[in-house]
Amino acid sequence: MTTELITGIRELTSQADDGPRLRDAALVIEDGRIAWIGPAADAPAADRRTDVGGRAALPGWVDTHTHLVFAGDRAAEFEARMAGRRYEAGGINTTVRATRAATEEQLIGNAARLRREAEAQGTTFLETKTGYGLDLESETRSARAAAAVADVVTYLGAHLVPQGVDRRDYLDLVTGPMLAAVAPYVQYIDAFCEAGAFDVEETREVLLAGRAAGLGLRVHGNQLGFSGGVRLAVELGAASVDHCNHLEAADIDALASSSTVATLLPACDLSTREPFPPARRLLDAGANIALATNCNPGTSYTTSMPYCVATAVLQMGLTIEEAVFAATRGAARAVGREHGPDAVGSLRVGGLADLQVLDAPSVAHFAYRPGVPLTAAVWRRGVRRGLGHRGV
Ligand SMILES: N=CN[C@@H](CCC(=O)O)C(=O)O
Ligand SMILES: [Zn+2]
Repeated sequence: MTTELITGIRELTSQADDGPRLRDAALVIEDGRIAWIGPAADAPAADRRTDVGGRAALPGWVDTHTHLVFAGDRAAEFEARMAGRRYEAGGINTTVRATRAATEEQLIGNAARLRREAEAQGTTFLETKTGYGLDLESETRSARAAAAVADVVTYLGAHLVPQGVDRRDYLDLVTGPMLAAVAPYVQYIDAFCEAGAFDVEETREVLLAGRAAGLGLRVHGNQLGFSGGVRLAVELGAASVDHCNHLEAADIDALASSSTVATLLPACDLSTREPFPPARRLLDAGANIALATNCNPGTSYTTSMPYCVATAVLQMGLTIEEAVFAATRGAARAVGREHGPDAVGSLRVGGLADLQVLDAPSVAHFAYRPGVPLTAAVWRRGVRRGLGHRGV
């Protein structure tokens, strides 16, 4: 197999156990994996050589919370929100109508466009959800579209009870025929546990049905108030509870003593003008946190992990190192991919060659130069992705 040496790395953030950062480093890629990693001065020969000229390198971003399978736009709702109207779950119905009217090819095309946009900013692993179909046919079509674009898929039939449908009938559909129809395409089940969506007992019913079908659990919890979603997620051993804007001390204690990851969504917090989650208190209490874009047309229409990392540092009190970790290896924990041969979010010998190079000497520049497009090059499974225009 052809080998490629990537050298001239002024700062390599590997997120590996034996030291997260290396100076004046190099790595060798072979057959989609890291074959060697260490000081550039000790680098072995390789078939190809790429000198990144003193730039920084780090694992590709792991974005574990997106809603890319949708159609339409809600800029008008966003504009009204920026003029003072509070976000409400009901806005989801606008996207449901547009998504039901779209073909599977259109849904795949839009999601693939957003995945390419994310990749151009350093994302090499991405989760996405159903949740804008909300009837048997549309959710099944959404699950197929999600599986065609994402690395891991989450079933979010319990996003909202669609207009004109009886709650009990809809819960029976979500936990019965709809779950059976999407099961071949998804790995997790999720529910929006919030006022205007589903209460704690309805969420519990949905998650237990998903667990019985062999799916992992995720929860949209405590986004708009003290919804009980965080405590339920910890009680059921969910992989992740996401949003976490409104936490009581007992929620933080529950997360700190569990393996459930608190996935924070800074771009969504800014777009909905919700208070930021108490990220510093979560970290200081020992909770695992992740950062994700929550890319969706209603509350967070961005694919930019750099924007989320910069916001987590500048407005949520995380250090650069904490924020970059939460967007790489920390996020991998939220999808069970921190360890093992297919681990993501870290660079280690034998691991996947998913990495990004910055047009900057250090990862500090993500927050030091916020809003500036710094991604210079991306490799995914050892294959260079088309970003050569940034001069590397
Ligand atoms: N909160 C619920 N669901 C999505 C977006 C919903 C919407 O489209 O408004 C979210 O994570 O923000
Ligand atoms: Zn979401």
